[in-house]
Amino acid sequence: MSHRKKALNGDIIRQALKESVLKLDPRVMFRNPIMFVVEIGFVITLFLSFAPNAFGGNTPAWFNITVAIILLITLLFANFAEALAEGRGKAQADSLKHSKKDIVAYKESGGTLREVPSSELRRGDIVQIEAGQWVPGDGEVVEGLASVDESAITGESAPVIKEAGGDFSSVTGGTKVLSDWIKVRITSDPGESFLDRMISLVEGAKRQKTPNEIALNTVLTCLTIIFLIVVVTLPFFGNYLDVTLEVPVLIALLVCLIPTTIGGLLSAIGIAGMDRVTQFNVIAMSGKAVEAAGDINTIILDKTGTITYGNRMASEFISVGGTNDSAVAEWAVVSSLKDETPEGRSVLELAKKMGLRDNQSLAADGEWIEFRAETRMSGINLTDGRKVRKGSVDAIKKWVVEQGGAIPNDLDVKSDKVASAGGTPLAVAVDERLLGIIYLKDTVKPGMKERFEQMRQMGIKTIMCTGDNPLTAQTIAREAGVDDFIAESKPEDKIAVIKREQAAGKLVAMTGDGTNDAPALAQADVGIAMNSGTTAAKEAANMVDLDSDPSKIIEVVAIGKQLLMTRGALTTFSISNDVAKYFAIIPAMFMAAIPQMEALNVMRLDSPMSAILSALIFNAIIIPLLIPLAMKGIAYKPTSSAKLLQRNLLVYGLGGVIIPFAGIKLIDLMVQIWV
Ligand SMILES: Nc1ncnc2c1ncn2[C@@H]1O[C@H](COP(=O)(O)OP(=O)(O)OP(=O)(O)O)[C@@H](O)[C@H]1O
Ligand SMILES: [K+]
Ligand SMILES: [Mg+2]
Repeated sequence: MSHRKKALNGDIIRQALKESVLKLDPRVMFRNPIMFVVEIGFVITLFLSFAPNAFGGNTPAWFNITVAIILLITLLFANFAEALAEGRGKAQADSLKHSKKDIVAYKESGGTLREVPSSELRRGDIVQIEAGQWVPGDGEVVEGLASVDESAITGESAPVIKEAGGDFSSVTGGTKVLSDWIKVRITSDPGESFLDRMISLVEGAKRQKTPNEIALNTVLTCLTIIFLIVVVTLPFFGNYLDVTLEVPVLIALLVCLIPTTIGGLLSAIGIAGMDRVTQFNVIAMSGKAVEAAGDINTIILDKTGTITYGNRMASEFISVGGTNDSAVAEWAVVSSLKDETPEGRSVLELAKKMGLRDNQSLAADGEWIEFRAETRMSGINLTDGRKVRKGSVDAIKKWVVEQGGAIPNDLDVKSDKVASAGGTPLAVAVDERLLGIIYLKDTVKPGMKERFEQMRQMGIKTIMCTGDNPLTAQTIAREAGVDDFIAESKPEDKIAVIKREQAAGKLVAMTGDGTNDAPALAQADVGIAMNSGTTAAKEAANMVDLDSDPSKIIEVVAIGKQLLMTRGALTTFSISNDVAKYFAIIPAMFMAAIPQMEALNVMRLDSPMSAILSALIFNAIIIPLLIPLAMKGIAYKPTSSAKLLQRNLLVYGLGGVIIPFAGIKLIDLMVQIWV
C-alpha cells in the first residue's frame, strides 16, 4: 500500500484547531445553513449574557453565558470535524508537491537535443530521457524502452517497464528513468499534468458538493426552517397559557431540534470518503465518482492486463497444413519486425531465443500494417507484392479466404488447444496461405476467484469483455470466476454492453488500461483506469488506480458504500436524537405553569435549567464523539443492501433514540453538582 498513508499527527490536529476558529467567519458559516442558525443563536445569547433583560426575560446572566458558551463549542466542534478531514488531504498534497520540481528536459528541436526547463514544455514536444534522468512531464513513449521508478507517484518502489506502443506507453512527470532510454511525446501543458491535478484534488481545491450531498443538505435545511417556525411561534401558545418562554431557552430548544449532528459532520464525511480512496492509492476525480461506486451493480473488466498479467508472450510456433514450424516462425518474425506492441516484440524475442535469423532485408521498404483492435491484425506488404499478416485466428481466416486461399483442416484443432489452455492463438498467413499459429501465453493474476466471489456477495455482476476469441475467453472466465464474458469485442462493443446495462437501470463500473478502452471508460458511471495504462484511458476515466490493480475496484466500491451508509446512518442518528431532547426540554419549559407536565419528565431531570443545559451539552459533545466514525466510515461487510439497511436502522435509529436518554441523564447528574 501507499507511502502516502498519513496518520493524524500533531501538526494536522493543531492546524485543524486553528481552522475551527477561522471557520467561525459568518461568510464561511453561511454555506452551512444548519450551523449558521447555531451561530446566530450564539450571537443572541452572547448579547443576553451582558444584557439579560434586553428582551424582557428573566433568565439569569450565568445561564445565558452558559448557553452561549455551549453554542460556541458546538460550532467549534463542527468546524473541527471539517478541518480535520481537510487537513489530511492537505498533508498528502504537501508530500506530492515535493515530487514536483523543475526538471531539465532534453527537447528535440531541429534534429538535435536542446536543454530546456520542464516548465517550458508544451503538448506535442518530443523529449529524450536517459537512465538516471527525471521524466520532465506527462507523455507517451514514442520510441525505446526503459525501466522507470514511479514511486514518487505510486509509492510502489519496484520499477516498471515503459515502452512504445501497447498499453504500457504512458509516463508521468516526476518519475525517474532507471535504465536504457526513451523518447517521449509530451501530452500535457504546464499546470495541467497528472501531478498537478492530483495535488489540487487531494488539497480539496476542486472539491464540489455531490448531487447527493446537495439533496441531503436541502432536506436538512427545510427541516431546520420547519423547526425554526415551530420554535418562533411557541411564545404565542405560551402567552395563552400564561407562561413566559425565555429567548435563550427557545434558542436552546431550536438548536437541539435542528439536525446539528449531521450538519456538523456532513462535509467531513464526504471529504473523508475521498481521502480513504486516495489513501488506497486510487485518485478519484470527484466525490460523485466515489459515491457512484457505492451503488454499482455491474462491473465490466477487460481480460488482458486486468484479469491476466497482460504480458502476452509468444511461447511457441505451431505449423498447420503441412508446413514446418520454422517457416511459421520465419514469417511470424517478418510480420512483427515493426510491431511495437508487446505481443509483436515477444515474437522477435522467441525467434531470437530459438536462434533464428531475422529477415530484415526482406521487410525493407515494405508497407507496415499496424495492429488495430478493430482489425485484430498486423503485418506488412512486402515490396515484392507479398502480403504477410498475423492476427486473431478468425480475422486471419477471413482475410485468407478473401485472398482466395483455403483454411487448413488442422487449424481449428490446434488453435482450440491453445485457446482452451487460456492462451491466445495468433494465426500467421502469407497471401492465400495460412501457415500456422503463434501461441501467446498469459496468466490469470492470483486471488481473482476470491475477489469475484466477494463481488457476488455484494450483489455485483462481473462481465469480462475481451477482444480475444470465445474459447480463450471462456477458459480465462472460468479460471477467474467472472459471472459472464463477451469475446471478440471491439471497443464499440464494450460501450454497447455498458449502455445495455445502463438502460436496464444499472450503474456500471469499468476498468481498463488501453486506448481502445477510453470511450467505454468515459461511458461508464465509474471508469477506473490503470496507472500503467495509456494517457487516453487515464483522461477518459474518473478514477486512476496508481497500483494498476483492477481487483481493487472491490475496495473502491466498499468505500463508496461506506460513504453512503455513514451519511445515511448519521442522518438517522441525528434526527432520532430529537426524541430524547424533546422529552428533556419541553417539560422543563412548561413545568412551572403546567404541573401535569411533570409526567413527561421521564428522565427525572433535576431542574428545568439543568435539563435544558444537559440536552444542549449532549447535543454539542455528540459531534466530536462521532468524528472518528465520520472519518473512518461505518464498517462494511459484503451483504445485500436490504440487510444492511435493516441493520443500520436498528443500530443508528434505535441507538439514536436510546443513547441520548442515557447521555442526557448522566450529564444532568453532573450538572446538578455544579449548578
Ligand atoms: N500485435 C498484434 N498483432 C496482431 N494481432 C494481435 C496483436 N495483438 C493482439 N492481437 C489480436 O487481436 C485481438 C484483440 O486484441 P486487443 O488487445 O485489442 O484485445 P483487447 O480487447 O484489449 O483484449 P482484452 O480485453 O483481453 O485486453 C487479440 O485477442 C489477438 O488475437
Ligand atoms: K441538534
Ligand atoms: Mg487490452
